[in-house]
Amino acid sequence: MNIEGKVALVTGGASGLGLAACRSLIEKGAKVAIFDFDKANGEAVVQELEEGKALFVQVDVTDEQNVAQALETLYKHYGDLHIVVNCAGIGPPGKVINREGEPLPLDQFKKIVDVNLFGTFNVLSKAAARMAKQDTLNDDGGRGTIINVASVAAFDGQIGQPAYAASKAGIVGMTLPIAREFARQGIRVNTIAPGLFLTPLAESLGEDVINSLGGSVEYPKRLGNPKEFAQLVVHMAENDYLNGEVIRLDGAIRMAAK
Ligand SMILES: CCCCCCCCCCCCCC(=O)CC(=O)SCCNC(=O)CCNC(=O)[C@H](O)C(C)(C)COP(=O)(O)OP(=O)(O)OC[C@H]1O[C@@H](n2cnc3c(N)ncnc32)[C@H](O)[C@@H]1OP(=O)(O)O
Ligand SMILES: NC(=O)C1=CN([C@@H]2O[C@H](COP(=O)(O)OP(=O)(O)OC[C@H]3O[C@@H](n4cnc5c(N)ncnc54)[C@H](O)[C@@H]3O)[C@@H](O)[C@H]2O)C=CC1
Repeated sequence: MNIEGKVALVTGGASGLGLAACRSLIEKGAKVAIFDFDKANGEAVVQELEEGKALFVQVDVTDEQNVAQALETLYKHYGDLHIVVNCAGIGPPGKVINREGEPLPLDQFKKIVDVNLFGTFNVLSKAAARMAKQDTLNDDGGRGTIINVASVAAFDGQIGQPAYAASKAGIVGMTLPIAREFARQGIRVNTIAPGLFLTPLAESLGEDVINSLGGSVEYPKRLGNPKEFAQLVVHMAENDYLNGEVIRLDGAIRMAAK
């Protein structure tokens, strides 16, 4: 798909990987709608992005009505939607049994799965239902593309990541069945599984964890730059033959137990 002039929805676009994706999509000529929980960051980001190329809507991706209303706002503003990037996510760690021998409260597990997995499904399902009614864009009958964000934790989850890893493994697991279903609508579905990228979320791990994980990257021996994530987002949007795939973007890291 030629991104020039297209409309992209980026959840979690007010920070980190989502913001990097917004910047790169705009550089390629797209317009973006940022759905993010963080109103202050969202409004600030729209001010710094190219004028007229970014819309911010405060959204909780876990809220069905909120997402549906926000899509109405997007369609009123832009008229169409071609690219959906599901970046919104959280990751607070928690072991199954903590040092005091207490089991992880179910609510903590549910919250992470709610935002990361259910929030991703909530947005992609409602967005795709609208996209399916749009005119086709090319000779393949394409109407757009959905790009989800999992994590290497879906495959090499560390101690303390049962909820986070489960939420991301769920995103990996639903990629192919949804791509298979959306073939008739001409909507491609792919997922990126990033390693460790230097963003506010990763910084919350603390310097020791970040340095240890950075040192365990095979090559390049460093954390990923959010621009490198955004490069893959742009490619996934542009490459009409890429569909139903999960791509690790991680410098060949295979995370240790902790
Ligand atoms: C408020 C903080 C917010 C943080 C937010 C973090 C967000 C992270 C999201 C990730 C960002 C996106 C990154 C991504 O998607 C890619 C990745 O996944 S990168 C990998 C990220 N890794 C993690 O998130 C790791 C998470 N785990 C932890 O941080 C720790 O395991 C945890 C804090 C949950 C628990 O640590 P701790 O309590 O120190 O337990 P340890 O198991 O590490 O043990 C340390 C030490 O303590 C003793 N001990 C522990 N449990 C017991 C016990 N039950 N009985 C007795 N003693 C115990 C023991 O001596 C341990 O020492 P060792 O000799 O080292 O075992
Ligand atoms: N930073 C990293 O190393 C990695 C990040 N990821 C994933 O990439 C995605 C983005 O992560 P980062 O950019 O690092 O995090 P970040 O914390 O910088 O950005 C996440 C954004 O999502 C928003 N958000 C959180 N909950 C929301 C909700 N319920 N509704 C709407 N917006 C919400 C936050 O306000 C924030 O702006 C997450 O899904 C994360 O799990 C995956 C692997 C590695």
